[in-house]
Amino acid sequence: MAERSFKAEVEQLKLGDGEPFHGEGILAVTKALLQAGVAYVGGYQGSPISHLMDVFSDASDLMAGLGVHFESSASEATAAAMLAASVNYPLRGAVAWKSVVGTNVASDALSNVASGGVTGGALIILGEDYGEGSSIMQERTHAFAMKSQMWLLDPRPSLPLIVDMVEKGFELSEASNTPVMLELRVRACHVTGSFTARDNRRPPLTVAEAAAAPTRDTNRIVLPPANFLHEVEKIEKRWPAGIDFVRRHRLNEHFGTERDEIGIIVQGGLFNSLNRALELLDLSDAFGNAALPVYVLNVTYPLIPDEVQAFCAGKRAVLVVEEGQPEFIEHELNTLVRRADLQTRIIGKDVLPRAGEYTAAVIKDGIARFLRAHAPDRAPAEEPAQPPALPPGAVPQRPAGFCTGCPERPIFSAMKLVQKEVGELHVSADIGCHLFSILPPFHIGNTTMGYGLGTAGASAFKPEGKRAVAIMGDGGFWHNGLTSGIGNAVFNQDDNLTIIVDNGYSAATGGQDIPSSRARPPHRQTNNPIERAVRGVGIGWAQTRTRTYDVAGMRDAIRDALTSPEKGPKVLVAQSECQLNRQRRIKPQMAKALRAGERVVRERFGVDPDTCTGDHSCIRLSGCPSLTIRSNPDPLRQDPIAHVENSCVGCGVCGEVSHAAVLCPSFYKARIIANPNRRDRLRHRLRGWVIGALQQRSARRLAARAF
Ligand SMILES: O=C(O)C(=O)Cc1c[nH]c2ccccc12
Repeated sequence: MAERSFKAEVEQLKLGDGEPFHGEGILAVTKALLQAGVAYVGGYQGSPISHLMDVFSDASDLMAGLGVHFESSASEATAAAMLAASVNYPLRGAVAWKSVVGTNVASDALSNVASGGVTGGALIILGEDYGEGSSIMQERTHAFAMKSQMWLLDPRPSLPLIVDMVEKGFELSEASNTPVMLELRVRACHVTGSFTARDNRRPPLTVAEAAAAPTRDTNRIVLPPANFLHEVEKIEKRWPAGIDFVRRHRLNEHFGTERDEIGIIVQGGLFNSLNRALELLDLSDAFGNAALPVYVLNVTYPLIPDEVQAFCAGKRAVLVVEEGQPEFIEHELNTLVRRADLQTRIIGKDVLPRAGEYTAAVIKDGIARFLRAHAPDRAPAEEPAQPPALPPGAVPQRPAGFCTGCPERPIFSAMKLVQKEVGELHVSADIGCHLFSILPPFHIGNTTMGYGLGTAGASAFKPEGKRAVAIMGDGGFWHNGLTSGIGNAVFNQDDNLTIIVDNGYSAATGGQDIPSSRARPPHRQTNNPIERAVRGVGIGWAQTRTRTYDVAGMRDAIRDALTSPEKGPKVLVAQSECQLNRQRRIKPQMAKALRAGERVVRERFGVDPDTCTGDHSCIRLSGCPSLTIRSNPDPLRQDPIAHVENSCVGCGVCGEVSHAAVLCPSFYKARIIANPNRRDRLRHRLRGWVIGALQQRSARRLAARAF
């Protein structure tokens, strides 16, 4: 079950010639693929491309009807390898993933497909996860485009242009026998707009038809001597063909005035932010009518020497707005103006930050600096630095952490308890929500080396008299961890413990199904138990615990694994459903039951204010966002007490932790019953009566002792 359903939106993908399409960037991309006669689609989810995968998935019946093959790939490497279908056959194919991490994973297949080249258009749609909202290392996909010679499109975030670039991307790929990457920043994925639809096109040749009549050309396979010839072909044929296509079809755009002594060159994807910055400087309007020439690189690799020369000629200085580092485009522009013997100064990172996201505010400052140095008469007046809206100290510090009711939290609470007994553990962390264990309140996890690589990251660690622990998510396990982690540990006779966090989904990427998911989606084979898979590659000590919320049980299982005399790698599968997905799943069911007048029971936890001493060890051992503090009702005590606020989903970990750690008796569980039946009402009345009587007695005793 994915984070968002696009079942309603995908209806628009059926629109025909001339009809207006309104919606988000990711839907526009999908519509463009269908209009372009794509024959196969694949990919692996990850922000900001997760929702594109969800759109594909929700549109899979429509795709099947058009003869388009779709699959959710096991990893980005799998998705990239699918492009093999475009090597020998005139089949258009598109795959999607999150860059730069996904591109790293895919790079083996990408190098191969880029070397041999393609016959059918091969489009790789990349979610560029760069900037303040990102959770990954800040690297640029541009480097991959350069090293493997694949073209890189970075379209201006406007729906008609994005749709056109998808179609042109296929044509460019076919004209130059080169895979084409289409980079979408998060804003482009979700920008809304309209465009005029065209009819969907059935692929002229389907993957099934192509596979029924196989052909092969050994010159397209990376094997000597063909691989050396690919290098020649890349330089002599594909490069000039690519440049020629981009130039003839005017994929790059010009905005603003025609002639000037200064100008701006910008990555297409940053155009909207640039234009907003210009607007704030009174140098443009909302429609991009800039007061100076702007050259928009919808194709950021390769650059087109003639176009660059024509734009720079007669200009004293040109500002290049290029996000990230190294500044590949700036380097290349300098080379191009030098080769053309132009005296134009290329100004980039000297006035813009070397790294970090280029928001409109950042670009605005950069333009102001550029103008002050190179066109002072047009520069804005110096503004005094604005103090921050709030002093930093006024903003409460709150590290990212597990969701309310997350089933992963008790695993780490249990690990903390085990550490009290066996000492500090070396913990190799993995990509996924469980990575939050590194932050307060858990402080568990020493390194993270990549998706599904938790166990591999621990393989060199053989602590004396102890065992190292690796964490692996179920998503990472199926992505590659089964072989790179578990298989490797068996083969190398490791003695470590891997805790596999099996929450039923690829939770961190938005709740997509994976091979061990418990859901039964119509087009996938799920319910493949992780324990069976690890036993299949030779694990002897494997256990599955089916309720992570049982903190004492988790603690005992982890302790057993760490102290068992048995040699060899150990695997503990810690199972409980991702709470976000669980809530998404059960909330509509509960709402439906409530509407039908049925009895619905909800569990909530609370803290008895009279018992709580205010030591907050519950908060320190769990960190649940629903646990907060409130002032102590006891006039003789100063410390604020713990309090469970309304987001509580009743997972019970706070209470479990308190008991397992022998902390605190102040937690209570409440059952909130909607549409109670007669027994519920009777019980309620009886309880009210007993409690009322006891309270009255206690009130009387207090009154008797009152001053
Ligand atoms: O969705 C995210 O934020 C991720 O980082 C997940 C992800 C998807 N593919 C990957 C490949 C390597 C590392 C992380 C991911």
